[in-house]
Amino acid sequence: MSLLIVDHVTKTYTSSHWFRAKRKEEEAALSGVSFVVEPGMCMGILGESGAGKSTLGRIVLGLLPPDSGRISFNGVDLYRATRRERKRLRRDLQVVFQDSYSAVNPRMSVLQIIGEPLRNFERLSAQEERRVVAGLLETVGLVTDDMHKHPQQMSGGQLQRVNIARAIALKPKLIVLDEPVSSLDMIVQKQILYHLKELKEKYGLSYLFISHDLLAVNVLSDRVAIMDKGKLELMLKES
Ligand SMILES: Nc1ncnc2c1ncn2[C@@H]1O[C@H](COP(=O)(O)OP(=O)(O)OP(=O)(O)O)[C@@H](O)[C@H]1O
Repeated sequence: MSLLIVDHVTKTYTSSHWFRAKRKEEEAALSGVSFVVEPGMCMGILGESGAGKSTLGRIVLGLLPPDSGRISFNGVDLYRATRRERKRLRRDLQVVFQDSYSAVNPRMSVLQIIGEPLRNFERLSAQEERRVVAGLLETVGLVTDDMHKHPQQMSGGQLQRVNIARAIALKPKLIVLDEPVSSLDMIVQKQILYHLKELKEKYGLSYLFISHDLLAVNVLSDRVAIMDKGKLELMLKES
């Protein structure tokens, strides 16, 4: 069974601004987008600014209802899920955004940031939580002592690793990576991409990797699709 099925999804933003409202037709951010992601696979979505990539990411995360079409995740219709199914979806579906700093609460320590999903979903003692967080830090290439730091004491690359540790804490099935390395310098980009690749192989993770960078997409993705003006076209990937 496919893990994620995106089936003829459309989305048009309706603007409240008077002169935009006067325009005869609003441009569709997504028009009839369909694709599937199999378990353990990385699907790369490549496109220029404004192509509709982030809109697609938000819809797949359950944050923005589409106008039409269907998104099925692990057999559950994302926008018709029951309360119980939604709780499960919040575990299985995680995200890493481009801006590592705005994705975290600056007043929280790294231990609190990575421990947050564990506290929400698992009943661990304080000691167990520290042990799990220490393991996650090691998994993403940081050290145990980093758990006492705050975001402003870390580089963008280190903090993005913290965001990745938080995203994998609950062993999700799919992570939406929305331009996860775009704000980092080339060397750090490369390190994080290879790390994500390792994690994918180690834990059988699936990714939806949204980016405007062909090289980055190529490192991680098993399948690549190009998004242009809200339309998606599958591209054959050379190995
Ligand atoms: N909240 C919104 N209200 C109105 N229009 C929006 C909104 N968000 C996005 N759009 C429009 O929808 C289209 C797709 O935007 P989207 O952010 O999905 O593209 P993108 O490919 O992610 O671009 P970028 O790489 O610059 O983030 C664009 O024309 C954009 O202006």
